[in-house]
Amino acid sequence: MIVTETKLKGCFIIEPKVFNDSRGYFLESFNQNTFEKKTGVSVNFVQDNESLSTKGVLRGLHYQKGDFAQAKLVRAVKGMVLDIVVDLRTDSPTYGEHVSVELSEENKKQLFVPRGFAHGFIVLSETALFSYKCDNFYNKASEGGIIYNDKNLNIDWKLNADDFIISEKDLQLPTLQMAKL
Ligand SMILES: Cc1cn([C@H]2C[C@H](O)[C@@H](COP(=O)(O)OP(=O)(O)O[C@H]3O[C@H](C)C(=O)[C@H](O)[C@H]3O)O2)c(=O)[nH]c1=O
Repeated sequence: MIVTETKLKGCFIIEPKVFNDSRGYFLESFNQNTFEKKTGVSVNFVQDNESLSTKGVLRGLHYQKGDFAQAKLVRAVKGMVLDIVVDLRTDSPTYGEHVSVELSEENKKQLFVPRGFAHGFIVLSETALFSYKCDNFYNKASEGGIIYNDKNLNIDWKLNADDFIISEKDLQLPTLQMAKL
């Protein structure tokens, strides 16, 4: 497993060891011991999520507030997404900054998103099966979000905006400046 910390402290790109053979491949998609040893982060995931999306679907930028904040370990099992995380930690030197990482079935990269971040992705392949672990349960009342095209975030979503597929809910999200964190 190769672990690389991004410019956002506590946010790691993880490349699992892949065992290829004539049958296909095997990898450990999560191992608590290895994860904690390599990242120095102790985490207890309690909920796994999965979503299937077509090209241009943009989900996010989402977070849960307060006691229901979630750390996530995200990956694209099939297809390719551009994954975006935004640092919402108001005491962080990188507050308001983001990293974007291509996650795909080819590169098998994962991204560990600590609590205190907004998360979203856009699908770059025809379809993408997205799977992720959360260290806190879903709590609808604690949901928050930031509009994908917040000018102050200046996120390059790569595709032509005419091709974006975004839920009505996400189109109503506030800018970071207006969001209640
Ligand atoms: C997140 C979630 C949703 N739901 C229900 C609520 C809705 O009836 C339905 C679809 O939810 P939503 O449109 O919020 O799904 P996404 O847009 O994929 O939301 C996710 O998108 C970005 C990428 C994230 O990082 C978050 O985990 C999550 O907010 O699933 C649940 O029952 N449990 C859950 O944990």
